[in-house]
Amino acid sequence: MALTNYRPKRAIVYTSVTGNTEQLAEMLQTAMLNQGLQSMLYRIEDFPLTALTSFDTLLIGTYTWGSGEIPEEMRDLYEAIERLDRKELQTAAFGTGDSFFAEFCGAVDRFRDMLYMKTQLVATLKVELMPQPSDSRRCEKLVELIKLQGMQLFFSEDQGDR
Ligand SMILES: Cc1cc2nc3c(=O)[nH]c(=O)nc-3n(C[C@H](O)[C@H](O)[C@H](O)COP(=O)(O)O)c2cc1C
Repeated sequence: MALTNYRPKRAIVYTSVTGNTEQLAEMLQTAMLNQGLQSMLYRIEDFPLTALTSFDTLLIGTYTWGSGEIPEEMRDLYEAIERLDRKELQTAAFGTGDSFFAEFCGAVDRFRDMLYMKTQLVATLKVELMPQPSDSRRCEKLVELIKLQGMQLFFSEDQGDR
């Protein structure tokens, strides 16, 4: 990658039924903006899956269903990333769940395990039900890691070009 005005393409993609994960996704977008990182915010239904390869960073947000299951609407994204197998893709998994259930945020764990194998997984974030104002600090932390690791990726690729 040359030293250019190359702009990484970042997206936050999420699913949410009762609004908890949506709130967390919005908190993350605010944290991204606070740290100067532009990102698109998509509900999974609106995410352009066919353009997956054009993204540099994906933050993936999900609630958990059944017994620790990934919701149906997130499965295509899960499988597409698994097939893509692109280690340069920077990712994070986040979500909300209810610790009443045996597998708290199990869907986040399932995404995490796959993303760790197939992409450059940076961080995960789990929140109990509705995000609280104190969770914004955790969002800021996650974004700090995205930023830091993004710089490392940039410089290592830049070195590789020489
Ligand atoms: C039928 C059902 C099954 C659930 N199973 C789990 C589960 O296994 N683990 C968990 O952490 N939360 C579970 N939850 C809780 C939801 O993941 C949680 O309420 C979440 O915050 C909903 O997110 P949303 O508001 O973005 O839709 C379940 C909820 C329902 C209704």
